[in-house]
Amino acid sequence: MTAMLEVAALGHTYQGKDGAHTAIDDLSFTVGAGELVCVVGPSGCGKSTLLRTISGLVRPSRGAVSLHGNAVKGVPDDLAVVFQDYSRSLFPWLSVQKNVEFPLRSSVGRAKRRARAAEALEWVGLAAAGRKYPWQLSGGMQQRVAIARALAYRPALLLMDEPFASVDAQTRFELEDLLLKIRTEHDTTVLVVTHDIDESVYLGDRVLVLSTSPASVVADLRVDLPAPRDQITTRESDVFVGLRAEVARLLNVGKPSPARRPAPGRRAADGQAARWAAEERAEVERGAAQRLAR
Ligand SMILES: Nc1ncnc2c1ncn2[C@@H]1O[C@H](COP(=O)(O)OP(=O)(O)OP(=O)(O)O)[C@@H](O)[C@H]1O
Repeated sequence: MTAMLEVAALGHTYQGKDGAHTAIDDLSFTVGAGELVCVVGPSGCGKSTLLRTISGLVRPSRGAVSLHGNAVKGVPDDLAVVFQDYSRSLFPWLSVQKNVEFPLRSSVGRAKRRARAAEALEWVGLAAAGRKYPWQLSGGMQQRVAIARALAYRPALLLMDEPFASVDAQTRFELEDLLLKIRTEHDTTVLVVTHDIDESVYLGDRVLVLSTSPASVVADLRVDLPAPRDQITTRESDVFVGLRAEVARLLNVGKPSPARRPAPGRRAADGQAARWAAEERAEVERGAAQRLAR
């Protein structure tokens, strides 16, 4: 699979009044074209910093990000972001249709812009809501508008930062299924940051588990769940339950004990596997040194 996104040995250190703070360190992974990859990690570990560097908003201190082979040096033209807080990302004084058209205003002519926005609203089930204003819609509908706006842009990569965290559980399930449907129908490449372990397994082709700050990749788990996924049967399946437990364990302890290592078929990130091996060797050597000293 061609790498759409490549994050290589990425590191970022914020310089503040109280000194330097390294938010991410030696973080590497790739996302293939058409893949949906979820990122989970402990609170404050550096997930937003990662998204900011990928979207070109923050220039990383170390390492590199490239989007279909081109180094990201500013905000790439073919990237769209959906944030958690739809109420702040939509303009209340613009109609739903105009909100969706907004990012296209300088790059796409008027007629085409209208057509693309109408089409994107149809994809998210809001074909009839174009003339309404965001404040006339429910939270879930507003987030659908935010997704339509991102899709109308036809991004090569869609970044989503906790996209469904502000809606109720029922709506969350509906939006998760909407995202799966969109990515299947339009072959979209998606990177989703989420705090919800179940959601990461339900949505992802892969789940990247990050360590505590500074964030690096602890494990890169492949999700071998059949499509189409279903909110009841998929979540009941043994594979789902096993993966959910694996992600939870990885998040709780930061690194898995040997017994908790990813099962065959799932792999830890390359750098992390090397680090575990080095740690194990050091432990063995320490034990041997202690025995000799006795
Ligand atoms: N502009 C900044 N200046 C200095 N430190 C920052 C800045 N932005 C983030 N940090 C620090 O970097 C670390 C990672 O922050 P970040 O927001 O990337 O984490 P996160 O995983 O997205 O957090 P959460 O899970 O709470 O959303 C935190 O310790 C945070 O305080």
